[in-house]
Amino acid sequence: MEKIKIQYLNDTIERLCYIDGKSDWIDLRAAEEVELKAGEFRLVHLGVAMQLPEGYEAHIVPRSSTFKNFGILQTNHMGVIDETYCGPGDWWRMPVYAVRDTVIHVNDRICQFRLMRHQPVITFEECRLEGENRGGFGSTGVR
Ligand SMILES: O=c1ccn([C@H]2C[C@H](O)[C@@H](COP(=O)(O)OP(=O)(O)OP(=O)(O)O)O2)c(=O)[nH]1
Repeated sequence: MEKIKIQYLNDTIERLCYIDGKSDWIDLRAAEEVELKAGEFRLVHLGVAMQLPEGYEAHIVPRSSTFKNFGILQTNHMGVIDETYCGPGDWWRMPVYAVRDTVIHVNDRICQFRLMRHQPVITFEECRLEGENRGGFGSTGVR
């Protein structure tokens, strides 16, 4: 088990809940009412700041229902929260783009996160590659 130190923006934000069994991703909620017109961008406050356990980062993605419910796209596609993003003012935010007029209310669950271990320390060794080309971008066809 790992412990995450967490700070909430205020008492209104519902506390995060780890639900074992169904999905270990943890839902995150909007901490402010946000009204967006089609084509507008906003960094939506998620109401939490955390000190992640040593050796971890967090990844944020939308819930699968987020686009259907709110008409918003996460503009960075996947948010990466560094272990060093841990100060009292390091609030988590979700960058969103609205494709239609929409309203997000306080405590609406708009995205989810999980912890990921850091990758190993790596170095780059410059060379000429000698393996076989695999090919990509649909090289195996569509059927
Ligand atoms: O969806 C996100 C992505 C990032 N962050 C915070 C945590 C992260 O540690 C910090 C910086 O993110 P990143 O390194 O991806 O952004 P950058 O554009 O490279 O900014 P910086 O120059 O601050 O590193 O912003 C969020 O709150 N939400």
